[in-house]
Formats: sequence, C-alpha cells, structure tokens
Amino acid sequence: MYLMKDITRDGNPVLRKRAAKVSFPLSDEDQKLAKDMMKYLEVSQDPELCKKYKLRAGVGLAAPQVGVSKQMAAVLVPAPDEDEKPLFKDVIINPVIVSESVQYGALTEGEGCLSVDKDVPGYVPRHDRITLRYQDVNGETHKVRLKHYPAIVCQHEIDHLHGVLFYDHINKDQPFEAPADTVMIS
Ligand SMILES: CC(C)(C)[C@H](NC(=O)Nc1cc(F)cc(F)c1)C(=O)N(CC(=O)NO)CC1CCCC1
Ligand SMILES: [Zn+2]
Repeated sequence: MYLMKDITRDGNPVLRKRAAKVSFPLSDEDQKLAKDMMKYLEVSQDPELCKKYKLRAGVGLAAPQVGVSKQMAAVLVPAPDEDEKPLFKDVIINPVIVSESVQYGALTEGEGCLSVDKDVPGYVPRHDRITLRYQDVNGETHKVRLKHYPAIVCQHEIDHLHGVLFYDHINKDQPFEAPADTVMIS
C-alpha cells in the first residue's frame, strides 16, 4: 500500500515527463499498480485509516506520482452525501479528452496536489464540462461526460500524464482572476 513517502514530489523529473501509453492486456505489474493507486485513495478517504497511516486524503492519484511514467490514474470522487455511491470511481488508462466546454470551471479554493507540498494560491481555470474517453483495467473503452468537480479532478490527473502541474495554469500577475463566465465550484 502506498504511503506519503512513496509519492514523488515537485522537482522530481518524472512529474514533468509525458507518460507512456499503456498496452493491453495489462501486465501483472500494471494490474498491481492500478489496484494500489485506487487503494491509496480508498484508505486516504477513511478518516481512521487516513490518520493511522498519516496520509493526505486524496481524490485522484496519477502513476507518475508513484514514480511510474505510464498513462494511468486512479480517480475516486466521493458523493457529497457519504452513503451515496461516488460521483466517479475508476482507474483511467490512456485517457483522452475528446471534447470540452468553452466555458471554464475553477475551484473557489484553488487547487493543491499530493506532489506539491507548498500552497500555491490562485484560481486554476479548467473546462467546466468534458467528454472523457479512457480504457479501464479490463481494456474496456468508456466514454463519459463529466461536469464541475469530477471534471476538474480528471483534468488535474490527466495533466499529470502530460507533465503539467496545477500551478502552471495560475495567472502569474492576477492569480485570482478567472475568465468572465467561469463556473466557480466549491
Ligand atoms: C492535494 C489534495 C488536497 C490532497 C487533494 N485532496 C482533496 O481535494 N481532498 C479531498 C477532496 C474530496 F472531495 C474528498 C477527499 F476525501 C479529499 C487531492 O487529492 N488532489 C489530487 C491530486 O493531487 N492528484 O494528483 C488535488 C485535487 C485538486 C483539484 C483536483 C484534485
Ligand atoms: Zn496532483
């Protein structure tokens, strides 16, 4: 199971590389990678276990963040109401954003990253709605439309597969400036 010590931090070149496409069927190693990344998110979202293992509660984890430059990321976006099923839960492999809204969306709190220990204040303008195509661990292709928070999380994770970190998107001169009709997401 991954612990914080296993998560690569900003400055590690692996976070600035373009990750390699994953081939199917998954090797045993890639199957284990997918399982372990999702396990991190599940454990980190359990308050007891999160504390026990000193984790940062995460909603997404990309393979480069555990030192593996492959196009794979685990996403676990919980429902606002905890006894509902998650808004989005899957390991997205070779993800491609096939269409995106012109309208931007941004978290009112700004973003952070499991791989970035410092706070970087500012809005991170992303697309408010996306259509995402990806393969799951069984090689099945999915095409899903996401909006608001789940769309933000998936864009954040897919950025990691392209060597992009959230603060690359923050306006240097006006960090809390966002395009006119940006959907502010809290
Ligand atoms: C960087 C960190 C603050 C740990 C952020 N966590 C987070 O948003 N907490 C959270 C939210 C929930 F809805 C439920 C829950 F259990 C915990 C996070 O995981 N990420 C993922 C990351 O760094 N992936 O590489 C950063 C988010 C910023 C915007 C999208 C993902
Ligand atoms: Zn991140």
